[in-house]
Amino acid sequence: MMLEAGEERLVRACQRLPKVELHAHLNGCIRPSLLLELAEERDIVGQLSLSDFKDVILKEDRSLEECFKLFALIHILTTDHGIITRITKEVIEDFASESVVYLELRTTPKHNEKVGMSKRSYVEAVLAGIRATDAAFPLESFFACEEKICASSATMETPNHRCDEKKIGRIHVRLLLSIDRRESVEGAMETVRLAWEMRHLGIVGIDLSGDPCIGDWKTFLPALTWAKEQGFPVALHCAEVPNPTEVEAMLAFRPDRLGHVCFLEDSEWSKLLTSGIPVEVCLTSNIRTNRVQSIEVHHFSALYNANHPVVICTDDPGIFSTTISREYFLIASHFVPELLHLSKKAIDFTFADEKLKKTLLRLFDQAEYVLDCNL
Ligand SMILES: CNc1ncnc2c1ncn2[C@@H]1O[C@H](COP(=O)(O)O)[C@@H](O)[C@H]1O
Ligand SMILES: [Zn+2]
Repeated sequence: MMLEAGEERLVRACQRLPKVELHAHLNGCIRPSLLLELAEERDIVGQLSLSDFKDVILKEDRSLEECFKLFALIHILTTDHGIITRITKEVIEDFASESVVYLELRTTPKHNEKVGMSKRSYVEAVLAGIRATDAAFPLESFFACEEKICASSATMETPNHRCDEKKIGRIHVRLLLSIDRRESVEGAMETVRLAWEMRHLGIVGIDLSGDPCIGDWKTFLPALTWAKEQGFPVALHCAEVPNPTEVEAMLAFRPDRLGHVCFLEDSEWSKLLTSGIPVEVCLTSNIRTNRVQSIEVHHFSALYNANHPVVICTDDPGIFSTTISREYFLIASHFVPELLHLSKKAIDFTFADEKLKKTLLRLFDQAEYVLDCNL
């Protein structure tokens, strides 16, 4: 599809824009090429027919139900320590190449005796992937410097400090552990306690996700309440399907962030706006899974026009063939041009510590100075 010159410029600006990603599922970010490679290997040993799997991977639109069928297949291919480490590394590199400067990845710790995997060893494999990454985002497009790169010359207070030579900046990565809606009370508690115990290793919070048509909020409430009592942040997938009772309970729980919120009745909508709980907006995911009919009627604009805190996210960029730059392009081309403001504001909704938030803000201030900000 040929883009107009103006659109080309907007696409490039969205690419260069420093961004924060707060809702991305590790196994939903896998490169389709890697999935096919893994399927091929299994096909050779007769464990799986590549032709069936290939159609499922390469399919464009898929219902929410098909998504979860695909995840079941993906988990067969990827539940192996070495592969999880490799996926993590590649996913971070992909986000860094999109000028993501701060990434909160989320993933569901898996228990698989056949491969000697416990929830803990799964998480350690993901952390090994984060440590193995020296992914950098291209700063040359916005000439910002990070303290550790230009400690000598950068007087961070003067954002108009310019770097002439090409600079790169290190992407900051943190992890949320996901409770899958299929889990038991004990399973949910095990995940939360593991996350809390490993918080000094970069685990910054808890996510509740999984097939919204199954599971009962009351099963997860004890673990989520325990997390909240420790002051550990919680993000909830909310209202991906109509479920007024659950939505009421989730809003009453007052999580730190909500994902999706596609099906809200009027009374819940006003409660959400009053709550001020930031919403992780995943445009392409919602449209591809028929949660929202089209981008024109997506609730992003109602949230934005009500001045409600929102953060633009990808959810599963590998599954929905999107990138965070493309999500920003959709926002700019359908709704609002103030992308830098939207992107910078997202720092407030991260689960990062105050020191890192300050570092990110300075990076954005410097980007603001040099970026062609009429996005
Ligand atoms: C499309 N909307 C969605 N709604 C709810 N949960 C979703 C999701 N997309 C992904 N996940 C959750 O993320 C898991 C895959 O990544 P991990 O194996 O955890 O890294 C899926 O199994 C599902 O539980
Ligand atoms: Zn999600």
